[in-house]
Amino acid sequence: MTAYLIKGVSVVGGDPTDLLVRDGVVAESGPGLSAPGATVLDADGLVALPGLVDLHTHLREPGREDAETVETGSRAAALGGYTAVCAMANTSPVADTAGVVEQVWRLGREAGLVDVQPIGAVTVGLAGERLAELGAMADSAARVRIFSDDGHCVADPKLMRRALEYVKAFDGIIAQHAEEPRLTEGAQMHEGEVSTRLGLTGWPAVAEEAIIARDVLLAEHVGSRLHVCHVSTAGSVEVLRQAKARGIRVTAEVTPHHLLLTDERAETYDPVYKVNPPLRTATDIAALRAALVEGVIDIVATDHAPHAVEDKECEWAYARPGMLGLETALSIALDVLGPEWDLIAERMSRAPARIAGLDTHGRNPAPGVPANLTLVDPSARRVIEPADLASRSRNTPYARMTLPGRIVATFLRGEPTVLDGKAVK
Ligand SMILES: NC(=O)N[C@@H](CC(=O)O)C(=O)O
Ligand SMILES: [Zn+2]
Ligand SMILES: [Zn+2]
Repeated sequence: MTAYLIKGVSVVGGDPTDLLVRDGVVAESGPGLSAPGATVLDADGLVALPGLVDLHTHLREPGREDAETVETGSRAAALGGYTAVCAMANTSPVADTAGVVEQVWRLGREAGLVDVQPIGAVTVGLAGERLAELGAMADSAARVRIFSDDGHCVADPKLMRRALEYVKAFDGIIAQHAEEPRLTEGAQMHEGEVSTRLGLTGWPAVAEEAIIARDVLLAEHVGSRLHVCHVSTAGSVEVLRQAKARGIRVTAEVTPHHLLLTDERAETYDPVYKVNPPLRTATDIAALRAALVEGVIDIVATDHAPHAVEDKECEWAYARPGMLGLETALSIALDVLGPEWDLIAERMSRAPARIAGLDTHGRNPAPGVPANLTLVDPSARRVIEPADLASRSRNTPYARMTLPGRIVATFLRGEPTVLDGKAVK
């Protein structure tokens, strides 16, 4: 196994130092290290972060390998600075059995570019009718701890309660896609001034907020852990703030796109901007940013949602919702938060690793720590070219935008997955 001597790097924003990566761990750190035989990486001006951890990724395998595979999604993740991703269950077949989650987990191991941690479905076939085999998925080789019907809301309150009760036995989490389905029938975009002007059916903020309010109370009642996916409204932030103040065990994520893009994008009628929950208003964005800084929102999660060309390049009403995220998330975080490295490391690596229970991830690079880390060039600026992305799909909302920051290298257990900004396999 090759050793790597990373010279002159700022670890999470600190003074320049050297890191020696050997035998899967950070073996030594300190200025002026030497290590005969090690490959030297000049990291002058670069920042080392703990490898990013994504709690919300759609890898599309099995079933839609034309949109993404575990391998292509893993490569996109590594290029985005990630060392672990949690793969959502809305595949075909749905990841609602031990067999399917083990298949995804094994494909992740074979690709070897990031750790792929499968998420299991809450209900059989995501149909919202009866609980899936949660215990069998937890006991499987994939050791599932997070369950979600993402793409669908677990709308039935009794089923939601039973799911929360069930996973409590092994400290599992239910990750909810908060969308009251009766309030979003036929919805095409955020309900507000822009939807009225465009004549498109609206997806009101209350459809999200009502479910979050219900679920935090259910989580309090049964004493279980709830995670709220892709929080998108100022009202949701207020519900979460109150729940946390009451000591309810709830965590929440926001996506990069909900931190940056508004519903005005729909004026273009370009379905690349169609997503669930929909892009909201500038007021919502301001509340989400403040909540992320404050910690009312715990993490940034990408909701990387690749879609094939025929599912996106069509009329708005027929297009599938969802956008790519893995290869641009750090740049958006840098743009939105500025070079607040400790905050970025906390919200994009340490906190998501803690929530998911991935204990070899989410640790600042230091002697003895598993070498899951990424090197960022904060001064680089790059123009996003969809054709250059490693994802098999092209539905990025940032096409031709100039974004700050570039991932120079990523290491998974001491082995580079990205070097010189390129995937090594
Ligand atoms: N976010 C989306 O708009 N789409 C996701 C599902 C989801 O996250 O709800 C997808 O699977 O495509
Ligand atoms: Zn969702
Ligand atoms: Zn999703």
